[in-house]
Parts: sequence; structure tokens; C-alpha cells
Amino acid sequence: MPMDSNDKKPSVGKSKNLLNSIEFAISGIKTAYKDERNMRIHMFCAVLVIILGLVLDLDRFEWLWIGLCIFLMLIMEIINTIFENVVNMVTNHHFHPLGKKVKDVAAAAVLITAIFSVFVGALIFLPKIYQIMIH
Ligand SMILES: Nc1ncnc2c1ncn2[C@@H]1O[C@H](COP(=O)(O)OP(=O)(O)OP(=O)(O)O)[C@@H](O)[C@H]1O
Repeated sequence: MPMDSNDKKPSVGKSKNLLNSIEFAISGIKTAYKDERNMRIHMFCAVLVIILGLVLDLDRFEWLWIGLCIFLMLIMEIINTIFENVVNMVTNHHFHPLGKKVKDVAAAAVLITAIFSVFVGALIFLPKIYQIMIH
């Protein structure tokens, strides 16, 4: 195990207050954006979908579905990133069958969410685009 309790690393404790916790959470969002290419792709797609939604004038119910998909995608990518990093930390980048299992299953959660999001997006956007094209 790479985690040696005797090595000279800074010790960590509990965050002192709510503001500290929010600060760490924002730092986590920045890290996910900076380090994860897929996270940047998801955020870029989310911006495109929001622009398309504004152009096609979605109603409240449609925005709820689109919002759900955007947040599910971002949350799944964050959870996937957590598992990737934990596996890398525990295995120190060496092959381990359980490491493979954890990473593959975490990636499956992202893929399933992406399929669901594409399905919802198609259901909402395609009829509107079709209407514009035939008029
Ligand atoms: N320590 C490990 N032990 C066993 N298999 C691993 C290990 N690390 C990675 N793998 C295998 O390689 C695949 C790719 O790993 P990687 O860490 O690049 O994740 P990724 O899904 O490609 O990352 P990202 O989502 O950032 O593109 C994993 O899905 C897994 O099958």
C-alpha cells in the first residue's frame, strides 16, 4: 500500500466551519474541471444545450428534464473521478483486478447516464427542430 502512516506529510483534520466546507467543495469543482477532460466536455455540452434550449424556447417542464440530465451527467462524472483517483491512490497505478472492476463500473454509470441524457435530449429537441425544418 502506498499510504504509509509514518511518512512526513501534512496531517489533515476536519474542516472548522460551514464556510471552510464550501471552500473545499468549490476547490473540488475547480480541480475536477482542471484535471478531467471529460468534465470540461460535459460542461461545454451543457452550455450548448442551454443555448439551444433558450433558442427553442423550452417550457418549464422541458427545462426540468434538461436540468436533471445536466446535473446527473456532472455528478456522475464527479463520482467517476472520485473512484478513479481512489483506485490510483490505493494501487499506485499498478494493475489490480478490483481496481479495474471499480473503474469500469464507475465508467458504466457515466455511460448509462449519457445514454439517458441523449434519449431525453432527443425526445425534447428533435420534434422542435423538425417543426422548424418543415416550416
Ligand atoms: N489500477 C488499475 N488496475 C486495473 N485496471 C486499471 C487500473 N487503472 C486503470 N485500469 C483500466 O484502464 C481503464 C482506463 O483507466 P483510466 O484511469 O484511464 O480511466 P478512464 O476511464 O480512461 O479515465 P477518464 O474517465 O479520465 O478518461 C479502466 O477503466 C480500467 O479498465
